[in-house]
Amino acid sequence: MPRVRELSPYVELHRDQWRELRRATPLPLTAGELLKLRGLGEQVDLDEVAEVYLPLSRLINLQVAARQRLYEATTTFLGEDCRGTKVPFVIGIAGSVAVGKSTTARVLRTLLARWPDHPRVDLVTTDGFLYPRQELMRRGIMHRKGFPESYDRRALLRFVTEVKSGAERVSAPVYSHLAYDIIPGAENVVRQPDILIIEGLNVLQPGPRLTVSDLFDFSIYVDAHTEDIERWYVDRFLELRHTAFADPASHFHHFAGLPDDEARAEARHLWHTINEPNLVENIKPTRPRATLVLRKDADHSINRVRLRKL
Ligand SMILES: Nc1ncnc2c1ncn2[C@@H]1O[C@H](COP(=O)(O)OP(=O)(O)O)[C@@H](O)[C@H]1O
Ligand SMILES: CC(C)(COP(=O)(O)O)[C@@H](O)C(=O)NCCC(=O)O
Repeated sequence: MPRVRELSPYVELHRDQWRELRRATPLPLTAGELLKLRGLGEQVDLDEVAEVYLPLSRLINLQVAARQRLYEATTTFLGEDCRGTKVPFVIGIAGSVAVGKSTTARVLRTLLARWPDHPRVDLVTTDGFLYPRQELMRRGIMHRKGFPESYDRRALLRFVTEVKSGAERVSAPVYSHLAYDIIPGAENVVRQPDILIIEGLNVLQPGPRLTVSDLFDFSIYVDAHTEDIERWYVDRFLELRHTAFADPASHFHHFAGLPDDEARAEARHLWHTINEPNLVENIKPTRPRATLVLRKDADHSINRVRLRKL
């Protein structure tokens, strides 16, 4: 009798098993380049790139080719000629605030772009699809920033649909952490990439209608214990006082001069009233939907990987 565990659609691998799956994939990144991709407080080093991200880039490379063959099967069925048509492969990256999604997205983008078969990799973060501050206020949801209802989900779905449909030029709005708002008129332009990465808290949300996650060819959930993420959030907040908050233009400039204990209390308040509830109610429940879960330990290192095999 097979054990129930063996019937699971997932396979769990420790880092030392996962790293073997790199096979002969070369490491196309230097320590200097990696430093530029690393977000505030993140620890990723070249060992982690080699042992975690290179096997992942190999898996995605194989899946890009397979997805193209599937697309060709459908066009053959429809009697259409799809020669020369490539459909962008779309990857979603989800996870809590402060878990390190943006570093994962940037490292993956750089590695994937170094494969000769898909050099054009674009990265878009969903914060550009947050409603502008005025609209959030009109809806009375300023304190719900990052919750599913704070995004223009229709615009996000339209954006990804247009990119997948092969549109020559598609643009996304741009969010500024500094202004704590959408930048009027700013655009993030995407022009027929081979791969599009969409990174954001709630990208794996299901919905009653078609949602952006239905258009993903691969998805990643960056995971860690909630208490570790809270600590990373608070530590980053303390650090931001000396960097982003120090800018007089920053929405959070009034926090720049706070002593440690008051800043810590402020960060904890933001965590417990906004980001933790969003993690528990909305983000974490989407984890089973991800193709791949990267599990981080308390020191930020990725030590376990769960892959959906079926
Ligand atoms: N208030 C802020 N001011 C400036 N930069 C910020 C602020 N909050 C977050 N960031 C930066 O924005 C990026 C995304 O952060 P976040 O949404 O928490 O996702 P993650 O930590 O999972 O990448 C990170 O690089 C972070 O350092
Ligand atoms: C901008 C964010 C909603 C994240 O956006 P994402 O790109 O993940 O959709 C988040 O980083 C944020 O600012 N949350 C508000 C609460 C806080 O400042 O911690």
